[in-house]
Amino acid sequence: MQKIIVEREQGIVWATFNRPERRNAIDFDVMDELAALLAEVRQTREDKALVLTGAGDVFCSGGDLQLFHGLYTKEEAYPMLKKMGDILYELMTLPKPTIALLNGAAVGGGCEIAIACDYRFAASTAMVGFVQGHLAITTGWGGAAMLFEKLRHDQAMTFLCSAQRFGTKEAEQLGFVHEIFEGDVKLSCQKWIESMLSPRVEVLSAYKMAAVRGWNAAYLKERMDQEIKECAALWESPAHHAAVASFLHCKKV
Ligand SMILES: CC[C@H](C(=O)O)C(=O)SCCNC(=O)CCNC(=O)[C@H](O)C(C)(C)COP(=O)(O)OP(=O)(O)OC[C@H]1O[C@@H](n2cnc3c(N)ncnc32)[C@H](O)[C@@H]1OP(=O)(O)O
Repeated sequence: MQKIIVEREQGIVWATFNRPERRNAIDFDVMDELAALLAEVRQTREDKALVLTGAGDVFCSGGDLQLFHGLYTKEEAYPMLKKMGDILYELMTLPKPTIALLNGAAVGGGCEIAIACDYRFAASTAMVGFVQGHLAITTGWGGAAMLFEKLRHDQAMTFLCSAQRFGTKEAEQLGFVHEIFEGDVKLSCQKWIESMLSPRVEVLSAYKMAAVRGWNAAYLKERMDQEIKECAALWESPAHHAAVASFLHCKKV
């Protein structure tokens, strides 16, 4: 069963995280499907832009805590964190425009997926939270390095160090959300794409590569890798495991 639904319409690739029962949490299958999709879009000339969104009323709740809760040491956690961190680097540097269409909450690693995209459009009911700090870890997929590349320093620090959940208006004021849509967010996104991404794919790709060259010159990949190692070290702390257990326990009672 596909955990990411992929549809193509007039050169736009619509990819929907499809695990609503787990609030679109990311497991290894989703990682593999996302990696394969990025490779396909990169090499398919007809694919002009990529939109990521979620099934149900959540964009993505980050890593699958019910699955990754079983990873205890930094040696056990690091391969998972690195796998997704490498995938998000591929998303960040995809030579085509990318949009995170936040149909609902983007939490933890869900925010890291969103910041890897060029644009973030949100339903008015959505919410954004780099909540990793409340789990006694830092972003584990390179999200902080990407956030510091795209937001003003104080805005990025507010998201990361507060670990708070922000409504779309606040997230817009903090520079994370670019458009807020009411009603049918897919239709609003389609209209935006028609008006704002009209040039040929070769032109759009050339402009995106201008940004990618800047990120490479700033050693973005190396910074993401260091961030992932630091998260893995924090991962094995008792405080982290207690925080995750608390989340999972409160869901069972
Ligand atoms: C791996 C590291 C990674 C990183 O930072 O690099 C991370 O992302 S760490 C994970 C950070 N994510 C979270 O802490 C988010 C936890 N989830 C929530 O805050 C809420 O579920 C929310 C706001 C996304 C949606 O709230 P809502 O009330 O609509 O749903 P429920 O909380 O009742 O959850 C329903 C159902 O889904 C399961 N669920 C939700 N999130 C996750 C998750 N991240 N992993 C696994 N399962 C998740 C939840 O347990 C419920 O399951 P059920 O069996 O129905 O009790």
